[in-house]
Amino acid sequence: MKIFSDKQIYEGDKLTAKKQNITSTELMERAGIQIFNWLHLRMQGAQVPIHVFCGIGNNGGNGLVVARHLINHGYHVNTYVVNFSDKRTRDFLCNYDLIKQTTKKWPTLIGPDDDFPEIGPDDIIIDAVFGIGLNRPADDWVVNLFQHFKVSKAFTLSVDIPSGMKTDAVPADDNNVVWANHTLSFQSTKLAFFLPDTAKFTEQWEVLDIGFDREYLIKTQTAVDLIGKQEVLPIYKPRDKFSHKGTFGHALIIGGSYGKIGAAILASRSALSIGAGLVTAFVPKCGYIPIQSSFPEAMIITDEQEEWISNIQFTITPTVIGLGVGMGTEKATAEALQVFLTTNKTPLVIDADGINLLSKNKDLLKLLPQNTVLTPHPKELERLIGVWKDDFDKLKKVKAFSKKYHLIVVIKGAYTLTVLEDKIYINSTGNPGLATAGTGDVLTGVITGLIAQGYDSLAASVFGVYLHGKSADIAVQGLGYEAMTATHVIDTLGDAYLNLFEQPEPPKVEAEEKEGEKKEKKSKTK
Ligand SMILES: NC(=O)C1=CN([C@@H]2O[C@H](COP(=O)(O)OP(=O)(O)OC[C@H]3O[C@@H](n4cnc5c(N)ncnc54)[C@H](OP(=O)(O)O)[C@@H]3O)[C@@H](O)[C@H]2O)[C@@H](O)CC1
Ligand SMILES: [K+]
Repeated sequence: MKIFSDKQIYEGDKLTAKKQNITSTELMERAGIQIFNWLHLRMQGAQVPIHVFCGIGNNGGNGLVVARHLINHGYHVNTYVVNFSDKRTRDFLCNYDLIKQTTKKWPTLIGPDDDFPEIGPDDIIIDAVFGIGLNRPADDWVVNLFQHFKVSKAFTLSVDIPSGMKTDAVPADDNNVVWANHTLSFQSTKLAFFLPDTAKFTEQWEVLDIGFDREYLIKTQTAVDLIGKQEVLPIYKPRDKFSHKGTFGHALIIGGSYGKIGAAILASRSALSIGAGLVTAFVPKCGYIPIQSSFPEAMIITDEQEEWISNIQFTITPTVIGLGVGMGTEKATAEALQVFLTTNKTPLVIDADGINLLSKNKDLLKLLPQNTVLTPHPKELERLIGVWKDDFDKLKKVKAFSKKYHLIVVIKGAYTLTVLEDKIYINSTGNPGLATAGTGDVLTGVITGLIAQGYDSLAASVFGVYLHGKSADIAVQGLGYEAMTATHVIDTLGDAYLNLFEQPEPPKVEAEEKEGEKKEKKSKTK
C-alpha cells in the first residue's frame, strides 16, 4: 500500500474532484459518509451519547458530515465546533449550514473561555478537530480539551489522524495530541502510525477508500510503502521445472566464534530453508563439529584459528555472503574483515558484529559493494549513524547514510523498515515473539538465501523481512509469544511461502451453502 504524503493527499483530493467532475464538498460528503457507515455498522442505532468535536477546517467539515448523518439516523449526538480560528474553510461552512438546516440550531461553539462539555466513560468521542492541516502547536485551551477527552476514558474515534498529531514530526509534548482508540484514515495510512514515538497516539487504525482517482493512485510514486502480501506477490520468482541446485546460487555465511557458533548455524539453516541451492558456513575451527552434526546439508570452511575468525580466505565462488552473525569483535577478526573487504566483489549482507566492526572503522564502509544490505537493531544502528533526536530524525539520518554509501539499511523493530536512499518500505508482518535470541541471525540467513537465488538486494530485503515476519506469525499460533524461538521461525519459512498463495477463507455462510450444494448433487446422482 502506498503511503501518500500530505502534499500528495491534497493533490489527489483536487485532481479527483476535477476528474470525477464533483465538487470538493461532494468529496467531503463521500468521506464523511464512509465514517458514518463504519460507525453505524457497529452501533446499529445504539443510544450511546456521541460527542462530535469539529475544528474549523476540512477535518472539522468531515466531522460535521458524520454528525449530520448520525442525527438523521436517530443517534444521540452532541455537535461542537472548537473555535480556534475565524478562518473557516468553504466546505466547513457548507456543512455548518447543512447541520443547522437539519437540527434547526447551530452546533455548540467552544472557545478559550468556555467550560468543556461533560463526557461519560461509556460515551463516544469523534475527534475531528485537526487533520493534516495542523501547521503549528495548538493553543493551550485546545490542548486542555484533548486532555479532557483522555481523562473522560470515552472511546475516541479520530477522523483521518488524531488531532494534534503530524504525519512527519514528533510532537513537542505527548499531551498536545488526542490519544485515539481508533483512527479512520482517508485513502492512505500514515508513516507516523508505524514509528514508536508516534504510533502510541492511536491504538488501531484503518484506511477508508474515499474513491480517489485510480490513475492518480496507481501512477503516483510515494516515498513510503507499506509491504503486505499484495506488494510481495509480484516479487516472488516461481521455480522453473528444469532448475537444479546450481540455479539457486551458493550462499556463504561467515560468522560464529567460540560460544556463538549457534548464530552461524541459524543463519546457514535459514539461507537453505528460504531456498538457496547451496550453503557453506565459514567458521572458526571450533564450529566444525557442531555444524556438521546439527546441519548436515551445509558445507563448512574453517578458519585457521580455533575460537575466532582471523583470515577470511576461501576458494569457492559464492553468489552472496552473509557476514557478521556471532562473529565477535576480536582484533584479528577486525583485521581479517578489512583485508577481505579490500578485495571482495561479492554481494554482501552484514549483521551484528559485522556492523559493529564497520562502526569502529567507518573507512571500511567505502569498501562495501553497492547495495550491500545492513541489518542493524537499534543499538547497532546508533553505533553506525550516531544518536538521533526522534524517529523522524533517525529516518533522515539513515536516508543520508544510505545515499552516502549506496547501502540498503534494514532497521529492525516492531515494524522493520527497509531504507534505500529516499525510499522507505514498512513491513507489516511479525509479532512480539520475535524479540528473542537468534531471530536476527535467521533474518540475515533469509535475505542472504534470497539473494543467492537471484533476487536483487532490495527485493531480497523487502521480501525477506516480510517472509521472516510471516513465518513468525505462523509459528506463534501454536506456541505463543513467549515460547517461540528462532528455530521455530526457520521451521515455518516454508509455510510463509505457501501462505502467499492461500486464498482467503470464504465467508462462513457461503462455505456452508457450497457444502449444502455438494450434498444435494451427491444425493441426486445416487
Ligand atoms: N475532500 C475531502 O473531504 C477531504 C478531506 N480531507 C480532510 O481534510 C483535512 C485537512 O483539512 P485542512 O487542510 O482544512 O486542515 P485541518 O487539519 O482541518 O486544519 C484546519 C486549519 O487550521 C489551521 N491551523 C493549523 N494548525 C493550527 C493550530 N495549531 N491552531 C489553530 N489553527 C491551526 C490551518 O489554517 P491556517 O490558520 O494556517 O490558515 C489549517 O488549514 C484532512 O485531514 C481530512 O480530514 C482530506 O483527507 C482529503 C479529502
Ligand atoms: K482528527
